[in-house]
Amino acid sequence: MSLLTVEHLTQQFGGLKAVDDVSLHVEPGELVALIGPNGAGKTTLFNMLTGVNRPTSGQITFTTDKGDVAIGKQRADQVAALGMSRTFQNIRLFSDLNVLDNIKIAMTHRTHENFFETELRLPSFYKKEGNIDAEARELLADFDLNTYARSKAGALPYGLQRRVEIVRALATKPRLLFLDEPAAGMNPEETAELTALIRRIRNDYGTAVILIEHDMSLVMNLAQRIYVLDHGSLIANGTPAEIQSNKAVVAAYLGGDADAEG
Ligand SMILES: Nc1ncnc2c1ncn2[C@@H]1O[C@H](COP(=O)(O)OP(=O)(O)OP(=O)(O)O)[C@@H](O)[C@H]1O
Repeated sequence: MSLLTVEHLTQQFGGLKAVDDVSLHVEPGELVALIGPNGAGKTTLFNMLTGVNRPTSGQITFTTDKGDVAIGKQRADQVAALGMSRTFQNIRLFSDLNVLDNIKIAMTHRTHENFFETELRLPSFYKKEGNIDAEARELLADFDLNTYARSKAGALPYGLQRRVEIVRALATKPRLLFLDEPAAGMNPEETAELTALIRRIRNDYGTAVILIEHDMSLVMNLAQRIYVLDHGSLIANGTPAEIQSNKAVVAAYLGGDADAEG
């Protein structure tokens, strides 16, 4: 049973089919990359899968503990509560808060704080607060971020901010993590650290990851399977070795005739 099943998904903006009849699947614990030239429809596809945009047509099915759920009519926060978590192309940390509080906010969301407990400061509030604090510190330590717990998120170097953002996405205990261009703007050293981080998320936490990325060495190093989008349509799906030797993919990237069969 796939973790995520996407069938015939289409997003139309006026006369433009930004995503055109896309079908794909992600297995539990799998590391999948979504690649394609600029404007291919990658972010638009992510936006539909994570509840940011409503699809024009097609089905998205996500397998949760409580069975299969059709994605498409929920708000983004409801999709997150089902077990999907996401980072964006532009870092969206609370830049004025410290790193620890950024992680704790994500965890608080997960535990569905009870209004009365919180407002009346009932004993159960302090117990939960203590648990969240300990759990957040543990997560930071696990990813070598504990020395930055009290640092203002917005003041950290770019690579570290990305790291915090990814760890924060993990704080909601997702079954599937969406990363939108995690290596954008990183130097080679930061990219190497990022590669190790993503691999650890998959290996140690068993979280499935689907990532959009333009850095081909990162993609070829990390992904078990790759989907290639071009002009809204999927033109290939395969292992890194298969994708590298696929003529349609090469043609799409070089801007030539993409009809060649791979
Ligand atoms: N809200 C929108 N309204 C109209 N057109 C849109 C909208 N969002 C995206 N598009 C168009 O849809 C197409 C796909 O864009 P999208 O951002 O999904 O591509 P992408 O593959 O993520 O590109 P990049 O790699 O540059 O981030 C583009 O032609 C874009 O201009």
